[in-house]
Amino acid sequence: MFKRLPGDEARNLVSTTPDTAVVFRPAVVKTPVFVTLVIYGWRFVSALVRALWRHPIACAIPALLGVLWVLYGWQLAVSVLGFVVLVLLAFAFLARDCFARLVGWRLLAWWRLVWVYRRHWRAVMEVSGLAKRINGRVYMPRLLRVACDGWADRITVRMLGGQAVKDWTDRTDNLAQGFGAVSCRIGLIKGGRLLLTFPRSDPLASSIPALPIPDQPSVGPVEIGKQEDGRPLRLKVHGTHVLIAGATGAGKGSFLWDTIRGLLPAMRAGLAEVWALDPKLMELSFGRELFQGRYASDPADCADLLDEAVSVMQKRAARFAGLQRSHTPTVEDPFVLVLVDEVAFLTAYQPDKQLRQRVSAALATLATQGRSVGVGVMAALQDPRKEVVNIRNLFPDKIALRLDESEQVDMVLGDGARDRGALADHISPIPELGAGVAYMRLETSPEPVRVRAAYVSDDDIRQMVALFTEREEAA
Ligand SMILES: Nc1ncnc2c1ncn2[C@@H]1O[C@H](COP(=O)(O)OP(=O)(O)OP(=O)(O)O)[C@@H](O)[C@H]1O
Repeated sequence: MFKRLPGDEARNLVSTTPDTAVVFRPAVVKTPVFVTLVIYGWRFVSALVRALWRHPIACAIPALLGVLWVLYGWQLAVSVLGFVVLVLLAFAFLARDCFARLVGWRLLAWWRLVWVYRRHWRAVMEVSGLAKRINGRVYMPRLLRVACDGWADRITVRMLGGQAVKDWTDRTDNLAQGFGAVSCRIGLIKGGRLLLTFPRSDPLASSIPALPIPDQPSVGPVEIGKQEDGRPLRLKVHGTHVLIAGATGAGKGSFLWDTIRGLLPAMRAGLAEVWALDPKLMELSFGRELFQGRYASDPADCADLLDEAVSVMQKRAARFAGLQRSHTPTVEDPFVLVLVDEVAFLTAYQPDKQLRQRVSAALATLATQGRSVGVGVMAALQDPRKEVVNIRNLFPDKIALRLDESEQVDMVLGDGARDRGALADHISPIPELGAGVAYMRLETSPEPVRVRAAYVSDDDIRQMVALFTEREEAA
C-alpha cells in the first residue's frame, strides 16, 4: 500500500499524521561497505578520466612536476615550475590577447567555477526554488561548464526534466544576487540546456563621447556606440527600418544624431540623404542644414514630406522592377533615410483625422515597401502605449531606451523580450548613468542586446554642419 520512493527518510518516518493511532516503521536496508566503496571508487575514476580528457595540459603539468620530484628531487621540480611561470608571464606580456584567449580566460573560468559557482550552486538553486525536493530527495539542475571572456561569465546549465525556460527567466534577480553579479541573462542553447550570462563589469557605465566621423562614405551599418560586452555597436539602417522608444530624457536624440553622424560621409558624397520630420521642433532643427530642405516640423508639411518619400519610393520601384531586387546607393538613387523624431505627434496625438490617416498610410507604405528600393524609416517615440501596437510590426529592428513601466518593454521589443533580459524599465533615470542606454532587438537575433549610444553634443552637431556645408560650398 505504501510505496517507498528513493530518498525517503525511512528511518525517521514513524507516523504519517500527528495524533494518529497508526505507527508506520518500514524496514531499513543497510548498504554493505563494499558497495559504497565501489560506488565512490567508480566516481573517482570517472572524474579523473573526465578531467584528463577535458584538460590534458592542466593535468599533464602537475603530473610531470610530480614525476620530476620523485625521480630527481624537489629542487628540479621547483625550477621547472619557476620556468613555466616565467614563460607564461613573458607570453602574457608580449601577446596579451593571445595569452588571455589561450590561458587567461580558461584559468579565470576554472577559478570562478570552483570559487563562485560550484561553491554556491546548491544554496542558490535551493533558495531560488530552481532545485526541487521530492519525497526527501533533492533534484538539482546541473552546472555543466563555465567560460569567461573580458566582460562576462557564461555558464552552461542543464535544466531539470520538466522545467521551462520561464522558470529560470523569472529568477534572474535571484541568480544575479546569488552569484554576486549585477545582472543575469538567460538564453536557450538547445533542448534542456541554458546559457546564463553574468556580466563582471559594465563598459556602458559611463557616457561615450561622439565617435569620430568615418573616413569612408558608407550607408552602414554605422558605428554609433558600444555593446555591453565592449564591442562596437553598429546599427544597420540601409535595408531595414528602426523604431526607437524611450521616456523623456532617455536619450533618443543620441540614436538619431549618431546615425546622421555615421552617414555624414555618404551624405557628403551624395550617396545618402536624411529627410527629417521634427514635429516637436526641438531635436532635429538644430542641424537642419544637413537635410538640404528636406525638413518639416508642421504636421501638414510632415505629411507632404512623407508623401514625397512615398513617391520617390514608388518611382524607384517602377524603374527597378524586373531589373534589380535590392538597392545599391548611387548619386542618382541615394539611400533615403526618413527620420521622424516623435511619431506619435503625427499619428496618435494629431487632432486632424485626415492628416493622421495620411501620415499613418504613408508610414505604413514606406515601412512595407521601402527597404528594397533604398528608402528607410527611423522613428522615435516617447510613449509606447499611444501608438506602438499599431506600428511596431512595421519595424524589423527595435530599440527600447529607458521606459517607465515593465509592460512597455514587450510592447516595444516584442513578446518575451523582458523575460529574455531586456530590463529597459530598470535603466537609470540619472543621465550620466542611463541616458543613451538601451536594449536592441534586431530582426536577425531575437536576443535583446544592451547597448549605449555615444553622446553627440551641440558642438559635435555644429562641427557636422560645418563639414557638410563645406562640401556644399565646394560643389
Ligand atoms: N548617449 C548619451 N550619453 C550620455 N548622456 C546622454 C546621452 N544622450 C542624452 N544624454 C543626456 O540626456 C539628456 C536628454 O537627452 P535627449 O534630449 O536626447 O533625450 P530624449 O529621449 O530625446 O528626450 P525627449 O523625448 O524629451 O526629447 C541630454 O541633455 C544629455 O544630457
